[in-house]
Order: sequence, then structure tokens, then C-alpha cells
Amino acid sequence: MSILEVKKLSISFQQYGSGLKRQTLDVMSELSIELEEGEILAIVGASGSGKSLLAHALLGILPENAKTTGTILFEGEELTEERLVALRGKEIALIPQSVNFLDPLMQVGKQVRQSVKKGDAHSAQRAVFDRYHLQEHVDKMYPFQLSGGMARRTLLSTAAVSGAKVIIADEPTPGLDEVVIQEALTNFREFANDGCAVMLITHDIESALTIADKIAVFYAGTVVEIASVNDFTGKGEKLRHPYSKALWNALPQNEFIPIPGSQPQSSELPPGCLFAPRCPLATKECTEARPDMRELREGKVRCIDAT
Ligand SMILES: Nc1ncnc2c1ncn2[C@@H]1O[C@H](COP(=O)(O)OP(=O)(O)OP(=O)(O)O)[C@@H](O)[C@H]1O
Ligand code: NI
Repeated sequence: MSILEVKKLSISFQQYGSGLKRQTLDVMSELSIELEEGEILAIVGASGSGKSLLAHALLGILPENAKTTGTILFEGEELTEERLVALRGKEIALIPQSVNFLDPLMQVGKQVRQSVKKGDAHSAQRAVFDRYHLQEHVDKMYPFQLSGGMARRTLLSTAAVSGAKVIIADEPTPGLDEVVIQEALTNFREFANDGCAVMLITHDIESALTIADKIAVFYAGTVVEIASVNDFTGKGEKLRHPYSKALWNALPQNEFIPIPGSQPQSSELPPGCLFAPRCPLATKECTEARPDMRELREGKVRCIDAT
């Protein structure tokens, strides 16, 4: 059993345009994904493809005007609003994208102590700071006194002492130097090796491949493929979806071939396959109905033509 299971999650926003015309934005369409204990699942995809929205849905922190359908199961049981509130920060922890999530007015040692679940808060906090090379004097520092790397290690510490079984890390890497990135990635691997399920949201496929077990490729608010990291090799022959292949071949270290066109806006999603307007293989059938996610070669794909 997967520790976390998302089944056909759709999210829409109601918006008011000019002249009080109401518009529904479909930002996520029937997204299904599973997370296993001891595994790192990396989520990759262009900006606006729904990565953060999924993280926010899993933590129950979507904005008020979001309407959702579908189900989320945690340890096989439906994650209701009530359970979400009870599990947030305890069983399911977020390592946020921005260090602005730290309380600017509280010493960081104290902030981390507040997340300690078991045992003596002070010794647990000290132990985790030692592990992440944060010296004694850091305990009494305020967030603004920390370097970027120290702030990130403080956020990691918070997740580590919470004893959470699911850790969701949203874009932890941009703007950090190479050493800090490698350090953060190693820490995620350690979380997984300790038995956590880690969801790592990132733009950086290359880094993700060095530590993840599986990669989920997002496009326009849905998952188009779930593949083992081993499938990201060569010219992408082992990948299943035309978009994943294109994304892989667009990397500078590969062929560097750009993908023509752009991801559709949520206000104007095509009726059929969301990738059909850009897909070199699209047929009439592809433009008529949304393909379902299906299993293929020990992975999953949302494309009727994939083999
Ligand atoms: N509160 C909101 N109201 C309306 N649309 C929203 C809202 N929040 C997000 N969206 C839309 O939902 C889509 C997915 O956004 P999301 O933040 O999940 O993208 P992302 O994949 O995390 O992108 P990035 O890589 O830039 O972080 C985008 O089209 C975005 O404009
Ligand atoms: Ni995001």
C-alpha cells in the first residue's frame, strides 16, 4: 500500500473577470499519483504545471476560492479536511520553497523545538542542528541573521524533528550554490533511507535524477508520465510520453532541441489530450478525448499512442 495516494484530483478556481463575468480556471485535471515509503518521487514540469498546487492540496493549504474533486488517501484512509489539519506538520511536513516561512521574530532554535514530537525538545533540537552543522550559537539567532544555506538547514531540521512520514519539499534548490544544493539533496536521500516518503518538487531534472527513485512529469495541471529514473537515459527511448521525451531532449547536456509551442493556459485548455496541440504524433482521436493514465512498461503514461 502506498502511504499517500492521490486519485483523480482536479482543482479549479472561480475568478471574476471584467463586467462581473465569472470564469472557471481548471488548474488541475484528474491528477493521480502515489508515494511510497522509503522512496523519493521527484515532480518535474514547467512553471505553472501544478507542482506547488499539488503540494498545497496535500497540506490542505489551498486558497479559499479553490474547488477540488477527487480523493487523497493517507495510509489507505481518506484525507478529510479534519485529518489534514491533524496530520499537517506532524505526519506530513512541508519544506517550503521560501525561507520566509520561518517566523522572523523567533529565535531559530526555539522554532525547531516547537516541532519536536517525541522526547526532550531541547536535546532533539540540538542533535538535529549538530547533524546539519548548525553550531550552538545559531540556536539564539533570528532568521535574518542566517545565511541562505543555514536557513535551509533550519527548515530541514524542522522537518527532521517532526518525525513526519511524508516530506514534501517544494523547489528547494534555485538560487543556492552547488555545495548547498548537493547537501540538500543528500539530506532528502537520508530522509528516504530512514523510511520517509519524499516528494521533491523541482525544475532541475538533472539533480533530481541523482537522488530520486521515480520521476513524475507534470504538464498543464496533470501527470503525463511516471517513470523510473533509469528511464531517463540516451535519447529518451525508454520514456513513454512525447512530452517527457521532448523535455529530456531539450536539456542542454542532451540534444538541446526546444519544444515548439507553449503549455496551454488554464483558461483555454484543449478538449482532448492537453499536449496534443504541440505533439508531433497527435491524431484526430488525441484532440477529441482526454486520455486516461495507464500502466506501461512498469511506469505510467497518459497517451493513447505511447508504446
Ligand atoms: N490562487 C490562484 N488563483 C488562480 N490561479 C491560480 C492560483 N494559484 C495558482 N494558480 C494557477 O495554477 C497553475 C499551477 O500553479 P502552480 O503554482 O502549482 O505551478 P508550479 O508548477 O508550482 O509552477 P512553478 O514552477 O513556477 O512554481 C498556474 O497556472 C497558476 O497560475
Ligand atoms: Ni511552484
